[in-house]
Amino acid sequence: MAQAPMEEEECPELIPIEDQEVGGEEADLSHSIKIPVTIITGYLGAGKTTLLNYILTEQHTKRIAVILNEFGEGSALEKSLAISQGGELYEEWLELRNGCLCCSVKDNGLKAIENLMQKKGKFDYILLETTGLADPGAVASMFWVDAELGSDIYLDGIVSVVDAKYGLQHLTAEKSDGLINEATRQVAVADLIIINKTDLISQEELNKIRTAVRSINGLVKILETQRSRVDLCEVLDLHAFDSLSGISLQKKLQHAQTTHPHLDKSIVTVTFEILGNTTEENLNEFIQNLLWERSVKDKAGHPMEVIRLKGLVSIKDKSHQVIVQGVHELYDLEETMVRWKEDDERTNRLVLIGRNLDKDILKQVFIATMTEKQETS
Ligand SMILES: Nc1nc2c(ncn2[C@@H]2O[C@H](COP(=O)(O)OP(=O)(O)OP(=O)(O)O)[C@@H](O)[C@H]2O)c(=O)[nH]1
Ligand SMILES: [Zn+2]
Repeated sequence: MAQAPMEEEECPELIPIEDQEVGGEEADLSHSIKIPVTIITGYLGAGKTTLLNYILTEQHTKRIAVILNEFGEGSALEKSLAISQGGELYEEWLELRNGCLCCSVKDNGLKAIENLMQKKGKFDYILLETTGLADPGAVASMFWVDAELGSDIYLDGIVSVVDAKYGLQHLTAEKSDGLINEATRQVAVADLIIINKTDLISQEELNKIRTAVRSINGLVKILETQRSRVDLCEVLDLHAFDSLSGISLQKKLQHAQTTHPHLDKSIVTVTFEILGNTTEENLNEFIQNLLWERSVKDKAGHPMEVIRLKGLVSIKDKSHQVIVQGVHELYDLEETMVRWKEDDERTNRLVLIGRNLDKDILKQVFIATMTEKQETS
């Protein structure tokens, strides 16, 4: 159901899904048989592999497949795929056409995973580590779109590991092209942040890195760890991208705060609420202007750049709340199980994470699009 703009340059296989319908039983039904994939991202050396190894050796009842990102020695064209079940661990190798996870998981890795599932029986969960310099949004989009194309896999969430000691340095690094640096993107797009290696820093330093992370992503849950030791249930089954997250998202959005620029590159979270109903058509227009056309600009005339978008909106004639999800240029609308109680409480609550975001302008534009075609119809 995720929608992609027509002209996608880097991943040409991304196909816009036409005729998308909001919600429906079909989606819920297919969930029971699909396998969740969690993307583990984080800057070089932050503790991603440590996290995966920890998860693999932890006691659990799930049969977890892990795709590690170990380019170290040997060929970059092979990837280790470890599967663990009840402490037993075996390894497979994925052949990658060009060593690039973004391009090859799509047409190769994903198939390899599915072949493997046929061979060894299904596993219950997939964890995928991206390279430290990856833009997890690109990898996420791929799984997201693919899930709609009949895959057995769905995107559960994006977990970013932040290096407690060097995280600030990574977040403030300037890119020569003026683009948002990878570490910041990884934090912006995350559904869960793990600040790892807390043993290496003081309480004061921990406060600083926490504040920096929070200033970028005002919505994300933050855990603090040593050796990436986390409670498994905090990492797995986040349902960050599906309608099941509707209920928890409602609470989250209420607490989400508009943040203020903290680091130089000033990626912030903006949250706003507009009362009333919108239509699917108007909502699509608002989002597409923002994500695809980039025609929504801040006061200085810079186009707003949205990395992550989440929201719960009220669509006219729909009895239930509709969840909006966006990663980069992809977005998706899905009806949740949460019913609007009374018409007078109908509201649209949106959270955007990105650059050059201006809350007042966003509100104005939303209201303008919202009322545009409703009045004449
Ligand atoms: N002191 C300390 N070291 C840690 C901690 N967690 C991981 N390390 C060490 O940090 C190094 C990097 O950890 P990895 O798990 O390989 O990090 P990664 O994110 O997978 O690294 P890349 O795949 O190279 O990007 C290893 O030597 C780990 O043993 C921690 O909490 N404290
Ligand atoms: Zn690693």
